[in-house]
Amino acid sequence: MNPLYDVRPSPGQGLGCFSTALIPAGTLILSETPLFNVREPRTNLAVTIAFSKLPSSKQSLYLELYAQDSAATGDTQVIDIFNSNAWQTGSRTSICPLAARFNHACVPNASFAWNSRLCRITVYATIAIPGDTQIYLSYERPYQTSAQRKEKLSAYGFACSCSACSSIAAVSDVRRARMAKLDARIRFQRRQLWRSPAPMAALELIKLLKAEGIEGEALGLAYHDAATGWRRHGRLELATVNAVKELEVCVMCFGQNSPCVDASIAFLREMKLQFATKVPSHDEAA
Ligand SMILES: C[S@@+](CC[C@H](N)C(=O)[O-])C[C@H]1O[C@@H](n2cnc3c(N)ncnc32)[C@H](O)[C@@H]1O
Repeated sequence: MNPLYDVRPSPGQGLGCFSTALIPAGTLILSETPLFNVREPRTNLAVTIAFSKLPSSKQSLYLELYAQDSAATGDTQVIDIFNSNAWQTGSRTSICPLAARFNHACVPNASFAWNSRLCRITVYATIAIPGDTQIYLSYERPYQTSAQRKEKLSAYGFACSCSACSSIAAVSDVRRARMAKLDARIRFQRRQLWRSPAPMAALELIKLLKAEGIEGEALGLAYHDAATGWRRHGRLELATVNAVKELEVCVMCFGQNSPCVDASIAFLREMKLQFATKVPSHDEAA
C-alpha cells in the first residue's frame, strides 16, 4: 500500500488514485518496476507469450487490471488488458500494475516517466495536490484540441470530462490549437531569428502552457526551446534564466536521479559557461 494515495472507485472512471493528504509539488508518488514488457512494434502474440511466462501469482495480479471488455477471456482478455493499461517505456511497452490505476485528465496534476537508469517508471506530483483529490496523469500529448484528444482517447473506451474537455473547452481549444502551431514552428527551425529580437514562439508557448495549467514535461521542453532561442539571439543571460527553469521542471517531473535531469544540468552548465566567457559587445563594453 502506498501511504500517499488510496485506490478507490471514481464515479464513471472505474478505480482511481486519491491523495490521502496534501502532496507537495515535486513529490515522488510512485516508483515501480514493470511486471513485464514487450518490444515495440509489438504483436499480440508477443504480449500473450510474455504473459504466459509470468508466474501464476503475477498472472492473477495482471488479470485483475481494468479491461474494456469485461466479458473477454483467454488471449483476448490478455490483449485487452494490455491495450488498456500499458505505458510506453523507452523502446518497449510495459505493464506496471500500480501505475495502471491512474486515470487520465487533459490537465494532469502528476507526471509519468520512464527512468532508464533505474529501469522503473516514476510518477511525480507536478503541482501541489490537496488531500482527498484524484491524482491524474495525461495519456495524451497536450498540443491537441479536445476533438483530437477525444478521438485518441476513444481507443481507451472513454470520453474525458475534465475541464479542458467540458467547461472551458472553447477557450482551451483556441490555446491548444495555437500551441500546436507554435510547437511546429519551433521544431521546423525558427525562421523568426532575423525578424524579431526574441524567441517569440517559445515564449508564447510558455505563456499558453501556464494559462492552460500544464506544468509538466511540455513546459520543461518549452523552457529549453526558449533558452536555445535566446542563445541564438546572443542573449546568454536570458538563455541561462530559461535553462534554470527547464531544470526546475525536469527535477519536478523526473526526480534528481534521472538521465533527463543530467541532460538539463549539462545544458545549464553550457549556458553558464558561454555566458561567463562571452566577449562583451561594443554596447555592453561602453
Ligand atoms: C489505465 S486504466 C486506469 C485505471 C482504471 N480506472 C481502473 O479501474 O483500473 C485506463 C482506463 O480507466 C478509465 N479512465 C481513465 N481515465 C478516465 C477518465 N478521465 N474518464 C473516464 N474513464 C477513465 C478508462 O476506462 C480507461 O480505459
